[in-house]
Amino acid sequence: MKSLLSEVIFTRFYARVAILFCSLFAAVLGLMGPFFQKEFIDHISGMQSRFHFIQFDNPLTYVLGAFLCVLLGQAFSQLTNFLSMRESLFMQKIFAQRVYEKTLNLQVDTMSGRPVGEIVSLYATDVQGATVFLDQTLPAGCSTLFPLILAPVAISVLFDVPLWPIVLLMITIASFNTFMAFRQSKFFFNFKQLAAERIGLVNEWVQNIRTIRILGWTKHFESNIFAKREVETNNRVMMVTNGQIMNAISSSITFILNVVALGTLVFYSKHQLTTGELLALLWIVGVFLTRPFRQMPWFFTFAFDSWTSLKRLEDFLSTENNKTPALGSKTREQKRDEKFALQVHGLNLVIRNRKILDDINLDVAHGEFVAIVGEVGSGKSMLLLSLLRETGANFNFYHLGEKNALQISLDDVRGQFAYVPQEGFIMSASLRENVAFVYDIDPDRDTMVEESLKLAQFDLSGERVEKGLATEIGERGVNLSGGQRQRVGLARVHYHQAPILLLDDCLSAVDVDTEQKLFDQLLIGAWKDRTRLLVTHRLSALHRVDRILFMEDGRIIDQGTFEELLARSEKFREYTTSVAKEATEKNQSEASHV
Ligand SMILES: Nc1ncnc2c1ncn2[C@@H]1O[C@H](COP(=O)(O)OP(=O)(O)OP(=O)(O)O)[C@@H](O)[C@H]1O
Repeated sequence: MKSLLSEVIFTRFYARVAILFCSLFAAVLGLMGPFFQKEFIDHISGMQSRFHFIQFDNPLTYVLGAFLCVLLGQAFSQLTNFLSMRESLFMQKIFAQRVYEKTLNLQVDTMSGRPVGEIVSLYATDVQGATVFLDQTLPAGCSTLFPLILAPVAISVLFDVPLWPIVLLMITIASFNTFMAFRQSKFFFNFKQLAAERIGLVNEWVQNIRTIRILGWTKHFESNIFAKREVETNNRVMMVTNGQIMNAISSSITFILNVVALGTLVFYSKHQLTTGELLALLWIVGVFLTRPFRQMPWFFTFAFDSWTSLKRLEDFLSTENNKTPALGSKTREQKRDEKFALQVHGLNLVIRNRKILDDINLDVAHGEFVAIVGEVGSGKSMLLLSLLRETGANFNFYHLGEKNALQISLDDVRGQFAYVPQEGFIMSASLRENVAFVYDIDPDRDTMVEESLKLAQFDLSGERVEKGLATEIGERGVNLSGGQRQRVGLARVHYHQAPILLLDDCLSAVDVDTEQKLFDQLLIGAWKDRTRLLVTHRLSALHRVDRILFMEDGRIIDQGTFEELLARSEKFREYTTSVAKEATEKNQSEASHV
């Protein structure tokens, strides 16, 4: 990958060069002011200077010249800032876009190691931080560097004194500033890292705040956040102290510089100074060099700070999706068979060296209804996500009808499926938009939306959605119950009419009556001709499907109808007994709460 720093420097290189030139002009013009000033004072005081910069008959011309130099110097300085800011915003747009695309394309099994806070802080601080190179470092660098190079040369030309005392002082100050700025950048880095961790923690806290309160974890969470805050505050105190030292030193530099410049003149100048020369000298060291010296530590700080943001972005952008290597499958080569809607052979998924799915082979006929069952963590959800190509699973063979799913685009693969995730998914939008999954949907489609909700047992008159389809739901609207969310998810599936339905435990939050109705009217009713894969822990569902896949530790260890599995598999009998026991216990505990 091309380094981001080189992109920051070389993208629209002509604009970077323009910034350099503007800054150089600003420095040269800034230095020319004192020369005009010197000539003016020498002229009106009638003193004879050894060195003449420019000669005019009318002394006011010098004043005009000095004024123009200062004015133009300021104009070029402002232009430098404007161009730097414009370039910085341009690069921010590019980086933000790239972070967005990366976030979008990271698969579920790669994302799980990255806390939300880390990604939020990439957007919120590092995208801006990375371009500080352009809006701060580059202009600050130029307006520091050029004056620092030009001023000693000007002094030695004007006063015929050796350069070394001032240069030595400048090198000493620059070294000290570099050291202080390096320290500062480490504090900055920690500051960002700690803020990212805190955002992650606060995010988790806000999302679960009620549950945390109910479970009595508030104190634990508070002390966790306070501890983080304490570390952050300590870092901040050190950062501010270091910054104050840097400021104090750069404020006193002008004085030291004046002393050194005047001392050099007293000890090394070979001729008598004119008033104009003396004023010019004081202007150069007292005014012209003040800003660059004040800026110098911040130039280094911004440079280091920007560097850390660039590294953090680079690290994120270079994240590779988890990829399972091709493992020698135990199955023979497969051919496409027209009767199947979905054919998978030799599906393996390894995440961080852990085998999550192990040599899955699955043929599902057009219109077949398949249930996937197994203990918690046996790989049911990961199997569905792998079919959607949302994980780094490796397949020997994967066909969706006549399409080779390994050769078509991800959008094409996902276009074959409708998917209901385990926890349901609701956007902050109207009920209508949540079913159709389109913003500003044409009200002509309302009949279809209403029909989908009806089949999904979402009764518009009885579900407290007062504005009907226009009711805002989700975080910014009416909060839906788990069961309502699942039913909206099912209505969405119906509305979209995709050929294969992947339903991940989508009945877990509905009551038995509703489950029956959903089965009758939707799962084996309206959807009877569609291919369906249902992950479930409900035993009642198992009588009504065509086939059951029984999973254990990432493998399909048996398959058949409910009766067949009960008859032949000891493990399946144990599984159904434990699920039934769990359901009874749950019912009893719910009853005791009533
Ligand atoms: N995003 C992820 N990144 C890494 N590992 C994951 C991820 N999601 C699940 N796993 C792991 O994959 C394994 C299978 O998880 P999966 O969610 O498929 O189980 P499941 O059978 O659906 O369980 P449940 O019945 O609780 O839904 C588990 O060991 C889990 O820790």
